[in-house]
Amino acid sequence: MFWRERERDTSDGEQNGGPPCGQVRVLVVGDAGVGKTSLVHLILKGTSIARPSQTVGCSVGVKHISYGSASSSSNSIKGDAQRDFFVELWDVSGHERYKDCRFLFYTQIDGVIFVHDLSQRRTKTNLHKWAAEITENGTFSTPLGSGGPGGLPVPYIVIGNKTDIVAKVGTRVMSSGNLVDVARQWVEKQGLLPSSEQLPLTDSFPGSSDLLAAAKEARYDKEAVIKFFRLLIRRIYISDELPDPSPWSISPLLQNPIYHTGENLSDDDHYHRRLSSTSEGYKYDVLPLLPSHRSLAPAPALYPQQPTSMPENYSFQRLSASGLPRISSTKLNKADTNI
Ligand SMILES: Nc1nc2c(ncn2[C@@H]2O[C@H](COP(=O)(O)OP(=O)(O)OP(=O)(O)O)[C@@H](O)[C@H]2O)c(=O)[nH]1
Repeated sequence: MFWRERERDTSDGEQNGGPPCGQVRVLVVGDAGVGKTSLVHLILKGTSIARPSQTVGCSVGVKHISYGSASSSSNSIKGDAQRDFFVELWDVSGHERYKDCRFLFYTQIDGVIFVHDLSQRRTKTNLHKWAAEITENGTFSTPLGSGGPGGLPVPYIVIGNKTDIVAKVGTRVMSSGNLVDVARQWVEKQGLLPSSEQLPLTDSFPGSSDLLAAAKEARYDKEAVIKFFRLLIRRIYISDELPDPSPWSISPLLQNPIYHTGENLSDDDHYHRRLSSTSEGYKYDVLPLLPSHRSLAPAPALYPQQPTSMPENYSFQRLSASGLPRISSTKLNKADTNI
């Protein structure tokens, strides 16, 4: 289904300026049961998931995002209009049994979403451990000059979940109904973020209710999450000239959103496929970065194979932890983007 959508979109995209352009890899981590899978499902599908099964190893979903102007203009990437990007959401199992092997999934990371359960304080404090573990074992496609929590060298956001449970037990969750603010305040208190840090989620996340209810009502802050994804796309593919006063600050993106009202963001253009740490190969129903990269600066083709047509199912073998297929972080020059 995804591919039919993608094929259609891609042909449109080619008319408008080009095929898929790049990929961004985001880890979603946190303790077991905090709601990572539920969150990813919500981001990808826009709906709740009734009974998520425990993640085995890692589950990868892909969110398709168009970036640029729907109509070719001086505000778009030079020479074309919209570009398609794939944001990979790597939902890593929080269960202890995978502790020794989950480093396999910490490769070529572009960003991290930390998730904790607001009703379980320990899941908050454990974010430190997650950050340290990723920093220690991970590889990063475009590391920042200075590290964040635990030395983590990529942008991240923190999401608190299960407000409904907290509300039930009468715990005061937040004054403004803003989960992200609460998470942020806590993280700042713990020293995870510099006080000047601006998390991308400025609006209420699921507000005073839980993710599932938010999904039912399509009420979660999709825009804020998309802004985070756009930040990652931007820093990897678009601009290498933007000042980075605080590597953790993404406020410029928030203040000057680079997307346009006519942009095409479709919740349906995605897929969600379970991966297992025990399987030998990974089925990966998404096209790796393909011909679009031709329009970028020359980059080594890191995929073992680059099909010229878009297959229903494209699969590749994972070679090793360090040999994961990953497009290189070729950037467009800011001078070419005029954004
Ligand atoms: N009450 C409530 N339950 C939630 C919420 N989000 C998720 N859950 C439930 O929490 C349980 C765990 O959710 P998952 O999404 O599987 O958690 P996870 O972090 O992916 O867990 P692992 O795969 O073990 O790492 C499930 O029963 C969900 O239905 C929420 O906002 N409120």
